[in-house]
Amino acid sequence: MVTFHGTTLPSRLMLGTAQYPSPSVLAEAFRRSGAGVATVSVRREAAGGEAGAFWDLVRELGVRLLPNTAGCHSSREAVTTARMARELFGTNWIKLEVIGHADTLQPDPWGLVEAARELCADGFEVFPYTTEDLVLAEKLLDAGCEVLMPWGAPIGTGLGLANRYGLRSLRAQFPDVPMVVDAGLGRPSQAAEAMEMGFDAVLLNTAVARAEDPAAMAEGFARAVEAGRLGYEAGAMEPRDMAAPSTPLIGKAFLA
Ligand SMILES: CC(=O)[C@@H](O)[C@H](O)COP(=O)(O)O
Repeated sequence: MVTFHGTTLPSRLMLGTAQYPSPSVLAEAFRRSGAGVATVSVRREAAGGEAGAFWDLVRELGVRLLPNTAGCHSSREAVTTARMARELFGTNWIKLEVIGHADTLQPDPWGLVEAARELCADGFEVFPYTTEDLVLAEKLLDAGCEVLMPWGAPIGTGLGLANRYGLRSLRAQFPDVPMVVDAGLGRPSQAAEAMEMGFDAVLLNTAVARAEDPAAMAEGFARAVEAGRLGYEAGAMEPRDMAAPSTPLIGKAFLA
């Protein structure tokens, strides 16, 4: 269980709702994952024409909805989209994406902070999609964000944790801020690694939706997230350079 903005969720896995081969595969993937949160792109789906049916489907998943501003390239666009999402889904939760770079889909730091400040002041509970940049993290917290969503790697790449040093530093600098590693995860082992680092949850989409068997992959991620969290809570040993015998010498046979 994990708590964000005062809401306790049954799982540390959050899943996206795009790119599945069919609505029934999407529903089965959610069922097998036990995911506590579904994120849904307001702009993308609104442009699709069958938005109503799709939104009914995600509402029926029975999980907490986290609308997102995917596809927004300015703070103005993101704020407008967030307000539309609040009306559509009746939630103050918003995953804030303000894309700043066409190739990497890297967030625009200035636009992100500006939109976060406006939305927090307007009563939203903002989950900002950010990089591992420490200064940007500080500015987002100053703007009123209580949760951060650093990227693992650029969206849709499946590269895993591209900057481990940066992510470890971010986790260490803000130990009390709930953080979700979002985007770029391609394999369950990468999700486990993020959880072992002490992140509170992971959010992913492409790796499950584009797997040969999305429902099985969703379950694989769910197990990895649990294993990684357990490993973190159990307190892992420190790695060391020199060998240390793991078999005790006491009781060893004495040869004359
Ligand atoms: C669905 C969503 O919100 C994406 O923008 C998210 O960042 C997931 O990225 P991946 O598809 O790389 O998992």
